[in-house]
Amino acid sequence: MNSTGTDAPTPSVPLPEGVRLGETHGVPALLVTTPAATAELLLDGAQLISWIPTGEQDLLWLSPDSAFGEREAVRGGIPLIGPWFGPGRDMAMEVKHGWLRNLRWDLAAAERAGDEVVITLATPEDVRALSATARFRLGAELSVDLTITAGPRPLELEAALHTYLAVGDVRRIEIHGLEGAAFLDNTRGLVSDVMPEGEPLRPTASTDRVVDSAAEVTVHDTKNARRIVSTPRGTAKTVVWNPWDAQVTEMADIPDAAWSDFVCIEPAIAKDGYVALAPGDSHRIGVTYRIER
Ligand SMILES: O=P(O)(O)OC[C@H]1O[C@@H](O)[C@H](O)[C@@H](O)[C@@H]1O
Repeated sequence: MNSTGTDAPTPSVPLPEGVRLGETHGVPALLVTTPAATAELLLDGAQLISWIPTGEQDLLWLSPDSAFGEREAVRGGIPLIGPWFGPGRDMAMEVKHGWLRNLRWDLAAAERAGDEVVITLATPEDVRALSATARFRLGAELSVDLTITAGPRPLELEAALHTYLAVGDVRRIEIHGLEGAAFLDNTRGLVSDVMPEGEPLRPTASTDRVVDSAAEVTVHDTKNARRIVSTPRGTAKTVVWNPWDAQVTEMADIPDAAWSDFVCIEPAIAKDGYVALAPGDSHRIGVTYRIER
């Protein structure tokens, strides 16, 4: 942790015991310490970059080469993606993965219930195309819920919780729960394919799949001897991504040797799983994580 808190900004709402507004990596963040967990939540992108339930290693991977600061896309943790995914459904959007992750969000509420802390961040009022809240329930389990409300125009919404799960070695994981599901393979020009029946996905090469499933996914991390259970809600797809050893060399914010340290499992509404919102209508996507030994 790189927190100082010396010139900490003043919180806009009262903070409960165990939560403070300070700094990490030179940017403002909510810093959580309770008997159940520690966590770091950036105002930039409403991006959770660390959640460590007591006695565990971090759920989340954060690149040591990530950029930080207003409008930067932080590499790791849980980037909030929207209002489109990747280049958008028409493949024409210049800002990849939308702009939610490039906003500095406002602190809207922070509460404590026992050892759990619930923090809500909101998009700034001058953002008019949509409004959004991101709610983080931080305890022995982690829940993240992103609610997006269309502004004055209809919105064909894509969104994702682009979670970077920390794993011991991506070559030694099994991804359970997506067996037999159809997917679009983004390593092969979005060709349609089907996940094998009856066996988990064991990544062996660059993997970039938009899987037609909103099922619970369990990642068996052999090297760390733990299982990560990801339970989504309000989603239609699950994106599975790891760049592997060649694509990573094109990415300035991931050390070449670090590609095996994470896998992205992303609950999403994307491609034909988008949600059409009338002006003022909302949709919520969410996920709960637990770690099992
Ligand atoms: O580099 P970015 O914009 O954060 O995207 C990382 C990856 O995010 C994944 O969700 C996409 O499926 C990949 O195609 C993409 O490469």
